Amino acid sequence: MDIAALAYSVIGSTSPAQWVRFAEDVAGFSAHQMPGGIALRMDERAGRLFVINDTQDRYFASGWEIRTAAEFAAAQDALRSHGVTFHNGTDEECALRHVLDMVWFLDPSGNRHELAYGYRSDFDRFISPAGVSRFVTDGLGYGHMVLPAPNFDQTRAFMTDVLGFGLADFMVHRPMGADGPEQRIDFMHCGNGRHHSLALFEGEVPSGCVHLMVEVETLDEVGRAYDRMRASGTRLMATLGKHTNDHMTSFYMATPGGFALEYGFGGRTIDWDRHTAFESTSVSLWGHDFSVGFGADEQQQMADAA
Ligand SMILES: Cc1ccc(O)c(O)c1CC[C@@H]1C(=O)CC[C@]2(C)C(=O)CC[C@@H]12
Ligand SMILES: [Fe+2]
Repeated sequence: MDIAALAYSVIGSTSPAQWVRFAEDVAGFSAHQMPGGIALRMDERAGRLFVINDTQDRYFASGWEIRTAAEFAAAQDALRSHGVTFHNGTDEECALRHVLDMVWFLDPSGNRHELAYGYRSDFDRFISPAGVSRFVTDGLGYGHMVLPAPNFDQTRAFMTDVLGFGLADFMVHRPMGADGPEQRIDFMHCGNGRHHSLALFEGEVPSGCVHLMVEVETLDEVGRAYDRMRASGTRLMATLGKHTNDHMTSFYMATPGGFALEYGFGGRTIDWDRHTAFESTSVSLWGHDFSVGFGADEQQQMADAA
């Protein structure tokens, strides 16, 4: 299956106004009321995050970009041949996402994935209400997300064998120390140079997502977002640091969705024909103290769930 990029995510919210405030005042996304929900823009596309009314605050779906009608048809054939039950997006769902067509299904851990073909945009220039110069989206998708995968082995097989993702590298995380339980994390790429568009985390996550990541152009833009986080009273979830695997320099903050937003710059892009998968035994070259946000309670919960 030819998945080009992470096109969008859909977020369920009990209070969409909180997302508008977070988007405009902190993250720097522009917010647009649409029939059926709110579109948050990061670039010329009509939306990269779509917030819908829901009975709980949670991550709802990941929208994967299919480039052509022929590849969209082939993708559905692949789902059928693997015996995956899938559904057609309704006209309302397609309208909110500004896509021409969409099908959706669940992975073996219950995460909802959408395959979207074609996008509709008026190419209005993106103007960040917080003055962000640019989000790095061109040709790479909008960023990445980390999804819960309690059924880890089945879910990683589904992502690679059915959806065609490749493994960039992986970690065996031990939240309680060297003798504690293990949680595997797989970092997976699709058809672009972004190091990972999706990571699978071996454990349950009540909100349906560990974090989303968006990328800006410069360290200054990361620092300015950090200042806006502080000014708005938004909670820091992990300190500034630089990851070993994707070289992203980033910090993590809480969102109204019950998951974190990683805000970074400087991620490397990879030529997959020249990449060798590896196991990483450290999270970061420096920084990224997750204990400030993913504190002892959360770590214990995650360990219990694993
Ligand atoms: C390790 C890593 C590499 C690249 C990334 O973009 C990235 O987000 C991570 C961290 C993944 C992961 C997390 O998001 C939640 C808290 C976790 C489980 C940790 O406590 C260590 C790894 C962290
Ligand atoms: Fe990340």
